[in-house]
Amino acid sequence: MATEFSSIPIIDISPLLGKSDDPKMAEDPGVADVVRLLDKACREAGFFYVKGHGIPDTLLKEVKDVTRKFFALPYEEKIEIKMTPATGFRGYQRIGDNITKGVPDMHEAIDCYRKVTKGMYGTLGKTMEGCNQWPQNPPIFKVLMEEYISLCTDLARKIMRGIALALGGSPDEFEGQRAGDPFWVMRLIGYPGVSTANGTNGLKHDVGCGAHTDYGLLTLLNQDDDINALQVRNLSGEWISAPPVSGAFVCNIGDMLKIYSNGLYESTLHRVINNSPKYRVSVVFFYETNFDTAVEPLDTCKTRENGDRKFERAVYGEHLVSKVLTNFVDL
Ligand SMILES: N=C(N)NCCCC[C@H](N)C(=O)O
Ligand SMILES: O=C(O)CCC(=O)C(=O)O
Ligand SMILES: [Fe+2]
Repeated sequence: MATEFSSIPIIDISPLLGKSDDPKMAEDPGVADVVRLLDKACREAGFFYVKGHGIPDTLLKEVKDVTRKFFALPYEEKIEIKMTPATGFRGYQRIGDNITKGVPDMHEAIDCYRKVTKGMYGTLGKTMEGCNQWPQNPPIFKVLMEEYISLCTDLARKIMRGIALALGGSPDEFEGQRAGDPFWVMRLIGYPGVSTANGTNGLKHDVGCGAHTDYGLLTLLNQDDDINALQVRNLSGEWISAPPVSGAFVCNIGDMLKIYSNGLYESTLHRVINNSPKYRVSVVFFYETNFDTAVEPLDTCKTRENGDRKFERAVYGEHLVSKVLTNFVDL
C-alpha cells in the first residue's frame, strides 16, 4: 500500500549483487540490510532508486544518446520502422499515438519486446508475435540495445531475488514457472520540451505520459539527467517528484508484483510532465513474468493477511495484450 511518502529512497544494492547467486544469501548481513530497505521502499512508495547496480555509467548514457539521435531524425526516416499490429506492436510511434486514459500522450517512442515466434504462446501470444524493428541509424543501435537488455535482465533478476526475500519467500520465488523465462519490454521514449510540444500535430497539452501503473514485476528506468519530469502519486493524491539521480535507476513495482505480494506492495501511479524547454529521453526496461504465467498471491503474503487473498489470478500475457490493444490510436 502506498503511504504519504514525500520522497523516494535511494538504495545501494551492491551487497545484494555480490551474493545474489549464493544459496545462503539470506544469511548475509549485507544482503539482509538491502532486503530491509527494499521491503520498506516497496511498502511505502512502490518506487526506489538503485545505485551500486554495476551497469556502467557510460552505457546508461550511450543508450540515451542514441535514442536522442534517433528522435532527432526526419520523420520520414523514423516512420520506416513504424509500429503496427502486423509488426507485433514493435517499432516507432509518433507523438500522440499512445493514449493513456483516453488522452494522447505527448511522447514518441520505439517499443521493443522479447521475441515471440509464431504459435509460441498459442492464441494468447498472437498479438505480440514479431521481431523488434531496430533503426539503421546510428548503426550501433541494435548491438548496443541488446547488450543493455541483457544487463538489465540480469540486474532485474537479482533485485527480484532480494524482493523475494523481502516478501518472506525463498530467493528463487520468481524463477522457474513464475519468471524463470521472463518476458521483457523496452520503451525508448522522447518527450518534446515545452516550446516544441505543439509542433507535430497540433496537440496542445503538457502531459508526456498520463497517470498509469506498469504491468509486470519491476521497471528499471534510465532517465535523462537534469530534467525533472517524472512524478509519483502518494496516498493522499499528491504528486511527488522523482528527479534524476545521475547513474542511478528509478525502480518501480508493476501490477504482477502487486498481485504476488497480495497488495503489500502496490504498483504506484506515475506520470511524466516535461515542463523544461529541453527534449527529454528515457530508456525504460520492464522485467516481467513468463508470458503465460498465471499470477496469484504468494502463500507467504496471504498469511500476512490472515489467509485472505485480495486479488484474483491474472495471466500476465492477457494483461499485456489488453493494454497493447487499447494503448494506441488507429495505427
Ligand atoms: N509497458 C508499459 N508499462 N508501458 C507503460 C506505458 C504507459 C502508458 C499507456 N498508455 C498506459 O495507459 O498504460
Ligand atoms: O519516462 C519516464 O520517466 C517514465 C515512463 C513510464 O512511466 C513508462 O513508460 O511506463
Ligand atoms: Fe510507467
